[in-house]
Amino acid sequence: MQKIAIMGAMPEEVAPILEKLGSYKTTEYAGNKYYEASYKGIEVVVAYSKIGKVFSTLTATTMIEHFGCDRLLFSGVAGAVSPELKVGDLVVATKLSQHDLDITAFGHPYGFVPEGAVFVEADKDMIELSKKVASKMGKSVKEGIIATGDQFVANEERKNWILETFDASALEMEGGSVAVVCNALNVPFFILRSISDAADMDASFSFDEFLESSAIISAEFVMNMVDEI
Ligand SMILES: Nc1ncnc2c(CN3C[C@H](CSc4cnccn4)[C@@H](O)C3)c[nH]c12
Repeated sequence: MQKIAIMGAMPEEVAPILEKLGSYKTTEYAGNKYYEASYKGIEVVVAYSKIGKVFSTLTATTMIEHFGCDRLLFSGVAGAVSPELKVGDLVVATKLSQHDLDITAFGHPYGFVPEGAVFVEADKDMIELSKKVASKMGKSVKEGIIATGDQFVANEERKNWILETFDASALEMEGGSVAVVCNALNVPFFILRSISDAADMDASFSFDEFLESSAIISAEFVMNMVDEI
C-alpha cells in the first residue's frame, strides 16, 4: 500500500495542499505537525518542515522512517537563477546540490564531501510524469538543476556564482537536503518549485508579494501529479 509524502518548508507552501485534502488527521511529532489523509484512495502525509536544510532533513526522514512514506513530493517556491525564469514559472529538479557545502580548502569541488556527491538525481519516472501533467495542464515546466543552501539569496553576485558553479536554474533552502535523505533511504523523490523572486536585491520584496500565489501554482501541479501516480 503506497504512502505518499507531500512536503513543503513553509506553512504557505502546504496550505493549498491541506485545503485540497479537506479533512485530515493531525499528529505532532519532533517539532512538526504531520497531516494524514486519504486522497482519492491514496494515503498521503503532508507536512511543512520549517526553513532550511536541517529542518527539512528532519521532516523528510520522519515522513519516511516514522510515517512509512515510500515516495516524496516537495512543493514550494524558489529564487530564479536562470535569467529566462519569471515569477510563477515552474521548475522540476533534475538533480540538486548544496551550494553552501564547502571544503574546497582540501581540494574538493564546491558541494562535495567525501562519500557524498555534488549532485543527487531526482526520480526519472516522476520527471517523465511531470511532462504528461504539464501538457494536460497546458503549462510549460522547466527541468533544471536546483541549488540549495542555508541562506536567502538576495544579491546578484551570489546568484551568479551559483549559476556558474552549479549551472543551477533555481535556488532554495531545502531541496538538496531532502534529496540526500530520499536517496540514502532509497525513496523516489520529486522536487517542484514555482518562482517567487529573482534572488537579487529586490528578492525579499518580490518574495513577500508572490509567495502565496507561487505556492498555489506549485501545489496545484503537485496535486495533479498525485492524481496520476
Ligand atoms: N531568494 C531565495 N533564496 C533562498 N530560498 C528561496 C526561496 C525558497 N524558500 C522560501 C524560504 C525563504 S527564507 C524566509 C522567507 N520568509 C520569511 C523568513 N524566511 C525558504 O524556505 C526557502 C524562494 N526564494 C529564495
